[in-house]
Amino acid sequence: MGIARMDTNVQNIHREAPNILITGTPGVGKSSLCQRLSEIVGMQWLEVSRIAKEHNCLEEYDPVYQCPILDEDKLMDGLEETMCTGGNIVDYHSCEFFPERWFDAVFVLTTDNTTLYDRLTNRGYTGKKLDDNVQCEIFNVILEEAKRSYKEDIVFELSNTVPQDLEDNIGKICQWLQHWFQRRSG
Ligand SMILES: Nc1ncnc2c1ncn2[C@@H]1O[C@H](COP(=O)(O)OP(=O)(O)OP(=O)(O)O)[C@@H](O)[C@H]1O
Repeated sequence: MGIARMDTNVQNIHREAPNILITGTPGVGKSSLCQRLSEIVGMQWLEVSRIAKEHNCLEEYDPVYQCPILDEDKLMDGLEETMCTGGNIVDYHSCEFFPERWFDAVFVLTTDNTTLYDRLTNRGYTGKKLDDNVQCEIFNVILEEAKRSYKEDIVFELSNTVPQDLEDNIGKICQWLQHWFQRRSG
């Protein structure tokens, strides 16, 4: 993705700073990127899985997918004010249930399938959980979900397989942020 194609949507100029969503299959590198990015640009990193756990936004455990089910309405209500203010980097492995108006850009991280398999195996994933996540990546499930849920011109795919990709992707997002602030100030 070239920066020339990274159109900057500045519809939500009432915000002091944009909100961006970093999404993708588990293991593609969202947390690694968000942590570095938030340190560099000073925006708030909202790790949705951790916030949901800390604020009791989890319902019963799904035995098939071996993960808790999110109470989406409770989570959305709790985040609404923060999101209206802006300046947030939201990190989650799904994207369709967030209000569309929350985000100025949606970055979907993608990874080479073999690399993802190795990363998830190293994490201890096995069986159905491992297979489902790798298939999710093979079939571009999150990228398609993002394109269905948000205007296509705010959805950007960022390939994230090797360490240099992480640096490059942070650079691309920083450029996008710079454009947003430039266009907001007119
Ligand atoms: N660009 C990269 N090059 C090499 N390794 C990477 C890169 N990005 C992340 N990793 C490694 O991949 C693994 C998974 O990364 P990370 O935990 O950030 O993924 P995640 O998408 O946040 O996963 P989850 O959704 O489960 O929280 C980590 O071991 C991390 O160090």
